[in-house]
Amino acid sequence: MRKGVTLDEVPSSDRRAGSASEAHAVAVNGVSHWYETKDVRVHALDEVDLRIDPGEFVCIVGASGCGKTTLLQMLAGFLVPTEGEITIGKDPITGPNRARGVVFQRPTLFPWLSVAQNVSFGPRMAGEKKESYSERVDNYLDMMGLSEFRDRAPYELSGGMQQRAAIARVLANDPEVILMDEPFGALDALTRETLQEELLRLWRTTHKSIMFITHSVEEAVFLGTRVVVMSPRPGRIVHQKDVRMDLAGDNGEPSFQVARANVEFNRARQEIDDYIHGLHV
Ligand SMILES: Nc1ncnc2c1ncn2[C@@H]1O[C@H](COP(=O)(O)OP(=O)(O)OP(=O)(O)O)[C@@H](O)[C@H]1O
Repeated sequence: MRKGVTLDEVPSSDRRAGSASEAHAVAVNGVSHWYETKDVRVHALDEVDLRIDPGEFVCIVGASGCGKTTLLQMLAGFLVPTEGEITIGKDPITGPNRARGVVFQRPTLFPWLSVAQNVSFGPRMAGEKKESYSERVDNYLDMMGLSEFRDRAPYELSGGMQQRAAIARVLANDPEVILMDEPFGALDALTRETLQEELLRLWRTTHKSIMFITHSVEEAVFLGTRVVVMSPRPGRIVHQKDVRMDLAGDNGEPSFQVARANVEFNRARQEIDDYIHGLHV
């Protein structure tokens, strides 16, 4: 995939992951949010406008407490904005829905179910027949390298494997959008890099839209097609940067080793870092 070009310059058929239709575009329009507690009113978000096109991988970065999770919870339908509206296609988001899968920092697997039962949980709860979901579940277990652990209990898996199972569980619902809130934040550096590379492969295969929250600018530039920078609270979008670049290693897959030696990658990191720290005017 070419790098260093804007989304507008690239025909949609040539995007790093690009398919689907306008029907699944996410639009955040003029969203502001205040948390009201007994004695305080916290202004968390201020007039946020954001669009996520089908197949995009959008990373959100910003200082702690700037409202990243608040925004993600609204996209998930867990929280209603005080002002503004969020739509998918033409429909406003009015509550949680399988079409929007959430992966949290800590994997939230059911401890009493096996890995495969966890992954098939959504389709089973939705009343899907086994014939309809079993191939999909097997496929995602395989993609996440969990086939041979399918009958194990979650506690028998490492943290990285549990997070893989949590991702497979979301994918088994065949969501249009995957919302990830620092999903690799609790993992050791090596596991984190492996999962980042796996997530990129998975995203390119599945063509899902992803919104990914992280504190790591390096992670955002490596994974994303676009990085969105939020200001300190109340969170506003202060910068957006297209960060698609060719970071493929010898095996043709994006690699951190290649990224770290890439001038454009490091320049993008620096620019985003400067915006986070308010050094850009
Ligand atoms: N339920 C709540 N009640 C009151 N204030 C809240 C609530 N949830 C979040 N806040 C406040 O809203 C602001 C934004 O919080 P949010 O968790 O969205 O930020 P964040 O950017 O995700 O932070 P972090 O990077 O540390 O996870 C913070 O000041 C936080 O204290």
